[in-house]
Formats: sequence, C-alpha cells, structure tokens
Amino acid sequence: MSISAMTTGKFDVLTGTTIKGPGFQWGDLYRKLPSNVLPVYSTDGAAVDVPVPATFFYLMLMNIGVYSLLTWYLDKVIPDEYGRRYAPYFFLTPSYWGFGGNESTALNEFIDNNLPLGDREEFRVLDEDEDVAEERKRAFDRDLHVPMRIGNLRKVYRNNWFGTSKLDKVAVRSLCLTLEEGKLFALLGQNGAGKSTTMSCLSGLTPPTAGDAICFGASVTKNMDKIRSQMGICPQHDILFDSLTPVEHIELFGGLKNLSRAEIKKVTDERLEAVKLTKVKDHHSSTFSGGMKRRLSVVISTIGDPAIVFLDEPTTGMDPVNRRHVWSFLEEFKKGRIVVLTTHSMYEADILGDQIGIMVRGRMRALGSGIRLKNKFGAGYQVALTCTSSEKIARAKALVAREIPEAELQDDSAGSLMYRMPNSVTSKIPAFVKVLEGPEGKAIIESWGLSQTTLEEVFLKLIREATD
Ligand SMILES: Nc1ncnc2c1ncn2[C@@H]1O[C@H](COP(=O)(O)OP(=O)(O)OP(=O)(O)O)[C@@H](O)[C@H]1O
Repeated sequence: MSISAMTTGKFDVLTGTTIKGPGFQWGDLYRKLPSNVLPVYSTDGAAVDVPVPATFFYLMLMNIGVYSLLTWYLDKVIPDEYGRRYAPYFFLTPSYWGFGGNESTALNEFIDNNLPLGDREEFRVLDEDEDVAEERKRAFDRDLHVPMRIGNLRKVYRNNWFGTSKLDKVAVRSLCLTLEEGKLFALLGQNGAGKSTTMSCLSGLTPPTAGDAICFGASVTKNMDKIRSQMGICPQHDILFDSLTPVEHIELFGGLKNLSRAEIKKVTDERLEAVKLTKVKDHHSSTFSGGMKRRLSVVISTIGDPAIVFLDEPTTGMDPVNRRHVWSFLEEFKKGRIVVLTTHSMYEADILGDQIGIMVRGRMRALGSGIRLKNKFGAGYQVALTCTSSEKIARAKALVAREIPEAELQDDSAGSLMYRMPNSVTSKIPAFVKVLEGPEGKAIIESWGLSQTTLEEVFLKLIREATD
C-alpha cells in the first residue's frame, strides 16, 4: 500500500467521515483511539496497535514534501516546451545556487565549453562572410570586454523524442555574436529565418540545443534566474490582460519587479507619454488597436529599467507616426543598455540599428552597420541626370566619363541619363558632386540626383544568393 493511500485512508477514518462518532478534535491528535473505534486486526487475527493520529499527519506532510520535491526536480530536468532543461545533477552545481565564481570564471567556462563545438561537423559553416567570421572570433576572445556574448548557439526542433530525424528543424545553426551597451542590434530575416528562436533562447523562453550565451557574467543555460532580473522582453504576440488598463498593467508588472510607487508613477507618466498612450491610460486594453497594444507591450518590456531588452517585431501594425514615436523612445532608452530588436522593416533596421545582422535559414549571413552592409553588398550608387538637348546630353556623358570612368550608363532616354557607380568610387563622389554643381555642370545639366543602394536591395541579394 502506498504511503499516500495509507495516510488518506487513516485520515478519512480518524476525521469521522466513515464512522459515526463524536468527530475528531485537535486534542485527539496525540491520543490513541479507543479500541472499540475501528479495531484493526492483522491477517492472523491479532489486534494491531494503531499509532496515534499525529503519525498519519506527519506521514501526509512527508508525502507533500516528497511530491513537491519530485515535481520541482522533474520540472527542471524534463521541462515543458518553454522551460529550461537542466542537467540531472543540476542541484549539485554551485552555480545553480548562485555561488561558484566571478565574471572571469564564468567567461572562461563559457569559452572552454562552447569554443570546441565549432570543430564539430554540424557547427561548421562554409563560405562564411568575413565580418561574421570575425565576430565568431570576437565572441571567444578572452581579452574583449563586452557585456554579452553568444557562442555557437544552436537550436534544433526535434520531430520526435527518440533521436534525430530528417524532419528535425534546425532553426538556429551556429550563432556567434557580441553585443555592446548603448547599441541597438537589429536582426533581419525572412519568415522562419530563426529570429524569434534566437530571441527565445537568449531570453530563456526555450533552451538551446547546444551553445550558450553569457550576459553580465551569467550563463543563459546555467544561471538564467540571475539574468532575468536584468532583462525585459516584448514578445512577438502581445501578452496583455483585456480587462486591465495601461496604468494597471504597469502597476502589475512594476509590482512583480518590486518597483516603488514613485517608480511606477514615473514609468506611467513618462513612458506612456513617450509612446503617446497617455490619453488612453485608463481604458481597457481590450479596446485597443493592434498598434496600441504593441506600444503598451514595448513600455511593459522597459519596466524596471532592464539592462538588456529583447523586442520581437515591436512596431508591427503601427502607423508611421506612432512608429516614429516608438523609434524616438528606443533611441533614448538604449543608452547604457543592450537592445536587441527583430524586424521585417529594412527602413526601421537602417534607422535604429547600430549593428544589423541578416539571418537566412538560421545562419547569420551578414553583419555590420547599415552603411557597411550597403557599401559591401550593395550595387553602389545611382546617379540620374536630366539635360534639355541632345548636345547637352553628349557633353554630360563626356563629363561623367572624365570624372568617373567606372560609372556605367544604364539608361539613356528622353533627355535623362541613368548611371550606376560601384561602391569602390565612393571616395570620388564629393568631387563628382562638385563638378555637377560647379559652372561646368550647371551649363549642361538641368537637374541631378544621387541615391545609394537600399538595405532592402542588400537583403534581397543575400536571400537570393543563399537560395540559389
Ligand atoms: N516550436 C517549434 N517547433 C518546431 N519548429 C519550430 C518551432 N518554432 C519555430 N519553428 C521553426 O523554426 C524555424 C525558425 O522559426 P522562427 O519563429 O524563429 O523564425 P522567425 O525568423 O522569427 O520568423 P518570423 O519572421 O515569421 O517570426 C521555422 O522554420 C519554424 O517553422
């Protein structure tokens, strides 16, 4: 008979639910039951000495303790979809209990455990872009001082529990990255590129299959609890309560983060105003449009002034005016913090991102500032010239041929000339502009315009290359 059944059975009897009697009093806890109340006999017919009721209470308390411990342990070792999987011996490791080493020990452990993964077949990346490869080295550079590093992060969604299969989905391949304070990192990619999975692994929502990230000296796979207190998340889907107002949401999440009344009021006054939600601060969120809900989610992610904030497509569904308010807010908010943002808007990435990463099929394909990416992967500059006569057109052609022989004439129709210039001539452009705007240019050219390759063109080019 299990301990549980025995204790509940005896408890039933003793509390008088199965026998008629005066009922069970607290005073009876340590008193033996009179032998005429439910006598108990062994199989050979001898009367059994029933222990005092308190014994059964203690057994039940022990049951609660054992089952609670078992639930806690199994929850760590066999987590659900969004839980973090700990090693079976996790409770023996000092790091789990918040001991065991300072930042440099954690960094050494991170490098020693994750750098060797790069030698394994499934982590090897062929034809890696030089900037991405350089970043891979930086992620494991012991002398570099950065608040966050990601090392050989890999996430595979298994098709079944019993091992690998061809149907497994490798959502993130072998991601290495360093993130700096005061900078916003914009992650770009098509649907299914692995952006949200990366965010989920870094924010502890889902455990990586391999690899790790270290944030302010704490490992994402070993010490997430330490990081969580310094982290804010705006998930892709709003997690709001229909019957709460923005103020109540801030009070709720502020309370969970132990904010004082004054701090909660500050967030309410300043941040709701920054994203233009002050007028509706006392309206239920069920009455909000998609864009308003996103703005509230962005504010919620900043509660408690976290040192690192993950924003998964924060401006989806926002009109251009309100999007700009959020951009201004983030520009200000990123100071002294790490902000990681995913977006489908090239324009947003170009404007907000100090660093931009382009992910294709779980792999980081390109990395750098917007200007760097455009110069490196873009087709260059486009110059459009308008002239009023065929004689002027001929002189304009001669002028361009003299100043920038690399310029390639793409279109010559109806008085306008369209040139494409490679990025290699970037340094010559100021001189070229000077000529166009000087007496020589003015004599022949009616108007002119210069435009650089957009980030969108870069993005499309990288996607095309990866899928060819
Ligand atoms: N829970 C899951 N189980 C199985 N496969 C998943 C799971 N979550 C994501 N995937 C797969 O992993 C890949 C990466 O998905 P992820 O959501 O990270 O992409 P994303 O770049 O964020 O896309 P989007 O821009 O649409 O949000 C996709 O192919 C997706 O189908």
